[in-house]
Amino acid sequence: MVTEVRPPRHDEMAAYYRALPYANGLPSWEPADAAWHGGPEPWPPQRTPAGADQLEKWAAADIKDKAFHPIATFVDGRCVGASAALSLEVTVPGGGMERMAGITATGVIATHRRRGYLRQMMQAMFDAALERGEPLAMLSASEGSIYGRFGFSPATYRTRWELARHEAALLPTEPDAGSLELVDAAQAQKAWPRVHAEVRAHRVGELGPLPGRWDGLSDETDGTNGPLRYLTHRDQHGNVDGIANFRLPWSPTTDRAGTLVVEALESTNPVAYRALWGLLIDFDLTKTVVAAGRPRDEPLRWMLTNPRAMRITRQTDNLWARLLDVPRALTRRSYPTPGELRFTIGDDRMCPANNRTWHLKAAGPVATCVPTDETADLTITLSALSSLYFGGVSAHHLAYAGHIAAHTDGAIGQLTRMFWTDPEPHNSFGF
Ligand SMILES: CC(=O)SCCNC(=O)CCNC(=O)[C@H](O)C(C)(C)COP(=O)(O)OP(=O)(O)OC[C@H]1O[C@@H](n2cnc3c(N)ncnc32)[C@H](O)[C@@H]1OP(=O)(O)O
Repeated sequence: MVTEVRPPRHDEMAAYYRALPYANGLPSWEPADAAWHGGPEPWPPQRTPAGADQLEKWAAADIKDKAFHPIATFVDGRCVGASAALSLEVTVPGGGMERMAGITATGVIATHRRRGYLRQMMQAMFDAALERGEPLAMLSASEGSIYGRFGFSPATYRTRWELARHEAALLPTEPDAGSLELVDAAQAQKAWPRVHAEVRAHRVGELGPLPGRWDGLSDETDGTNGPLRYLTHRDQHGNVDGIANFRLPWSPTTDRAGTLVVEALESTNPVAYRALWGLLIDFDLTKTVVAAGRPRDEPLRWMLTNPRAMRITRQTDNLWARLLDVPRALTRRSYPTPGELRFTIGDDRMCPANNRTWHLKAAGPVATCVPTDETADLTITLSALSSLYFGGVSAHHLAYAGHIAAHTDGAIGQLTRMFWTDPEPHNSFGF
């Protein structure tokens, strides 16, 4: 038996896609009520095996895409496993955009699982990402038990919440000098990239959009979900500074009737944010608003007369992070509190250059991270450091759970002060 783990050739791309559950029409990894799918429409959208035309179309698009790095497993010439890294950018603490490998589209055919093929593909993707100069990798995990062993750990979270209209009163505030407008898909396609570019510059964890990110927005009805509607906010100078996509799904039964589903909402300032939500949470002929894929620290809660009215109905991890090149990644972010720490990593089997004691020193926007022979303040697992990197998890909790061992007094407190991020890291869409 000959096993090869390598990028597929152009003429092997159709076979590559066939290794993926979604291309096979097999039950995919997204549960029907996945947090970011606000509506009742079943998932996945691909319910029958992709035909030759579809496979050809995917292959043609992906081959042209220089940011797409597929990897495959072949056994005796047959493609049995597939994955890909996308060269993306993510906003890191301090507002810089760092290059990262977004691992996606991973599958091993059902008859060939648990033979180590994913592990080999992952190693190949890590090595290639390091060669491209991408110091971290991120992914969204189909199952929570798979990716920790490769060093990934949750970095961003998302919630789904509901708000009953009769409880949705906003606290009074100054009148809005801007305006709201319902726009069509073509206008929404123009507005989204502008709004998102500003949002992502200030929100840790946000991603640069994939090419064609908003091309699919349409005014057409989408099954039982009803068409997407688009609401924009303009400031007093007429510039679009916020946008929301929402649906009013039609329901054959009364259980979901009158539910307005907010699928996305981004704004560059609190006035636009408040105005968009103000209209959506008090929409005539609705009883409830459901919003999915929202940050854990949604500021709307603090704008309500009754903050308890917003009920979180689901909370899941979103992107998982994995530092590939620890010193480079740590010097590419900045630290809210100046200081220094010496820490030891000893458990990175896939990127062994990370295993040593490092001296991190942060002063203002500049940080250095160099090897040291001095005694470490703490020992930390690679996955715990990867979670901490974006600043959305507690160093105390990681230490409590045994992922960090302090060797000097105050080391965990120093880690907390140096790594925290406010607001929490969040990403509004995946890849
Ligand atoms: C980022 C994304 O794309 S998420 C989408 C992931 N894809 C899916 O969930 C589709 C359905 N599942 C699959 O195709 C496969 O089971 C995969 C891709 C998840 C795993 O592929 P495999 O080749 O079976 O994994 P591999 O044999 O390399 O396993 C590596 C390790 O992960 C473990 N593992 C693999 N899958 C799972 C799982 N579903 N649950 C728990 N552990 C798992 C293995 O036991 C092994 O552990 P070990 O290193 O301690 O021995």
